Amino acid sequence: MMMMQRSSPQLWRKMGLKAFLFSTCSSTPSLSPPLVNKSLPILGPELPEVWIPNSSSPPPTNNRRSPFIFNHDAHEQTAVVIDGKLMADEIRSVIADEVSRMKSAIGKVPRLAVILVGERKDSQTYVRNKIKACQEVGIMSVMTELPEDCAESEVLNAVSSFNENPAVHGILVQLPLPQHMDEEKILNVVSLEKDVDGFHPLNIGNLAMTGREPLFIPCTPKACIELLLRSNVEIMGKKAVVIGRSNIVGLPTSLLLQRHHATVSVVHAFTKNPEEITREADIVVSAAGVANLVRGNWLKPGAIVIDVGTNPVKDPDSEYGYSLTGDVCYEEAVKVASAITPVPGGVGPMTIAMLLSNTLDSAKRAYRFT
Ligand SMILES: Nc1nc(=O)c2c([nH]1)NC[C@@H]1CN(c3ccc(C(=O)N[C@@H](CCC(=O)O)C(=O)O)cc3)C=[N+]21
Repeated sequence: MMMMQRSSPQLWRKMGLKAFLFSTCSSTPSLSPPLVNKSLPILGPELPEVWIPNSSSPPPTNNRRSPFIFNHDAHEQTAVVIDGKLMADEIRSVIADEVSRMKSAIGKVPRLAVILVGERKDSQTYVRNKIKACQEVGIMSVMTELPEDCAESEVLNAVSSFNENPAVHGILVQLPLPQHMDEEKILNVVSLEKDVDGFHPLNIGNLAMTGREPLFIPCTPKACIELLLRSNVEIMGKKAVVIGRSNIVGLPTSLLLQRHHATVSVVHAFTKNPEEITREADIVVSAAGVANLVRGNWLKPGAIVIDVGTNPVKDPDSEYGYSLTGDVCYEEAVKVASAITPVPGGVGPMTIAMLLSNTLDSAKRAYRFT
């Protein structure tokens, strides 16, 4: 270990090469039959991402997130609570100033177009929150609502008309789309210059490649990094584990952490020992979409925890019969981690701030306003 730490990059590379030679020479697995069959694509089989938590004890039943409700064991808490709402408010106030500076200088304001298909209650709430957030900073918004059973071509037409409208700087197609629609086809049509969600394959590709700059970085991954940076967490050289590999969160978050020079492992539904791998991490970003998946014993003492999950769980005490819970078992994690984002009030509000920021950047780029 000591040798490794002191060695020069050249020596390190040589050692790497040696290790590679050993690994190829010491074991000679027989590769039969050869993998030439087209039905076994080299990209791997597509399998449903189903998480099976294998924890021995059930998580605490009280899912309340607020640290204030846990006064009785507050002395056991080691973690600083990262206040995403407060940090997002600070960013939103800077955005509001920028929007008004733009308005008085060139008489233009940014505009976000939102396309909502279907009547999902959660999607309606998210979209309403995004539009309200736009209003509060002076960003204009326009929304197209389409019924669940509309044709895919209607969604494509809505995207195209926003693509062609020069007064629109950002286009957001709320996900998930109804089952019968081809999400890939629809997202591919969103103009690269207006892709404020950062879901276009070219934006993701440029994010993945060293030395290239995507026009937009997806909002939730950007929010995770912003929360780390504003909490003065050093990312460079740290071990980070991302739990989940979705196109919209897990994958781009792992890419972005690598661009910040973290050593990144991705844990997913087929990982054999997720808790062991996660326990190695200095920084844990969980985006699995499974309530209370990450238990206290998954964490290294002092780890930084960013909880992306917003999972609805039954809660008879709450107004709508359910409340939002993260992927991380908060009550356990606050006793182990050194910092943690709450749900709600962590990544969610910051995600919306990043959407506003991307929309402002897009408008500035369109008008060459600096
Ligand atoms: N094209 C697209 N872009 C998205 O960015 C996108 C999407 N589709 N589909 C759904 C997910 C989910 N998402 C959230 C954003 C903010 C909160 C948020 O602000 N949550 C609040 C709580 C909100 C509440 O209490 O209802 C919080 O965590 O404090 C949550 C979730 C964006 N998504």
